[in-house]
Amino acid sequence: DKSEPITSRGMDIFGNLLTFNSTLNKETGARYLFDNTRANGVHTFHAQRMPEFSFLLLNALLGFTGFEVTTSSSFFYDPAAVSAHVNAGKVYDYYKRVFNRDSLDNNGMKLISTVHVGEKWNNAGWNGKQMIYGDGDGQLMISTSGGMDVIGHEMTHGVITHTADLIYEGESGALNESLADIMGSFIENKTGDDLWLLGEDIYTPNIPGDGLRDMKDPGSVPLSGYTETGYYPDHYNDRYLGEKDNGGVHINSSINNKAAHLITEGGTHYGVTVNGIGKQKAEKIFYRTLTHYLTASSNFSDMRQAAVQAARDLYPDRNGEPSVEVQAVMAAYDAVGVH
Ligand SMILES: Cc1cccc(C(=O)O)c1OC(=O)C1CC1
Ligand SMILES: [Ca+2]
Ligand SMILES: [Zn+2]
Repeated sequence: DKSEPITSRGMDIFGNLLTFNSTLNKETGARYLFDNTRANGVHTFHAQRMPEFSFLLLNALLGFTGFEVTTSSSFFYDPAAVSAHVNAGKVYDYYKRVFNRDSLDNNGMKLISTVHVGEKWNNAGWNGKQMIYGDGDGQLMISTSGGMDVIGHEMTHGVITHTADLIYEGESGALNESLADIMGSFIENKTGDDLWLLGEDIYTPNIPGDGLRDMKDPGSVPLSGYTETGYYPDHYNDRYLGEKDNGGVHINSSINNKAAHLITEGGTHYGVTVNGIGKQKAEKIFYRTLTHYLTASSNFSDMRQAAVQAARDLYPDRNGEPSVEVQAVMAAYDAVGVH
């Protein structure tokens, strides 16, 4: 075989000089962003900024994943591709280390990412088969593959596809979005309030400290991105009931996101006090909830019951009393009005 693994270097979108796994074609000397040391490969492509609808069409019809990112030296010159490639490897490593999950399907499936999708596209996504990243317009967003939480979010959409496969609309869609936010944030693993911001590294480069969403204080972020007035809800009674955003999948995810924040850090919300149990326990509860109890049509009430059951499995009742972990889950869903 003419190809062999080789380490290469390159800069990510923030100018960090990184070393990572790639593949060398011994005959031509060309290198590719194919890391064949993880699962059946972490392969990164680019779409040459072709319109996103044409990329998505070619991908759906022909399985087109874009063009190979290559270099004739030991250095890769596409920062968006380097960011996507390195971050995808880190997300693979997280799921393997924390949950012993081998890739998105737990069966070593190849992880395919394509960058430079669309023209100044302020988006990132999971199209059911692979991760895709836009470059942003430079004002609202920069290359979305630069966000560790963004990549964790997109790849968790992939985990969700291969587990509960939550229907991407209405309440099940909001749970899909929320679990992607929760795992993406935990994978990025920042400290303090930054732990709870989504996309902050690639969002509004000229405005510090903001993000697409805020799990700790959802109501601090306006819904302008959905041409709606108002702010993200932090209580079930304030959930969005309109048609936009697939029936509010990003908008209403903030209700479950707030529950996740309370379970992890604790706090008093609408007069309900929750004693937090920390990230290590919270991530186990949410992963077990997703992989053992949620189904495609689960709604918010199902989510509460599933999370309580997952917490009870992991942290059983003591002397007939719910554990502090189970109590935290119950109180958090009480606090956001989900029963
Ligand atoms: C940036 C962006 C735009 C549209 C959809 C998504 C999506 O994947 O739902 C998206 O990615 C995120 O929300 C990441 C977590 C910040
Ligand atoms: Ca973040
Ligand atoms: Zn999403």
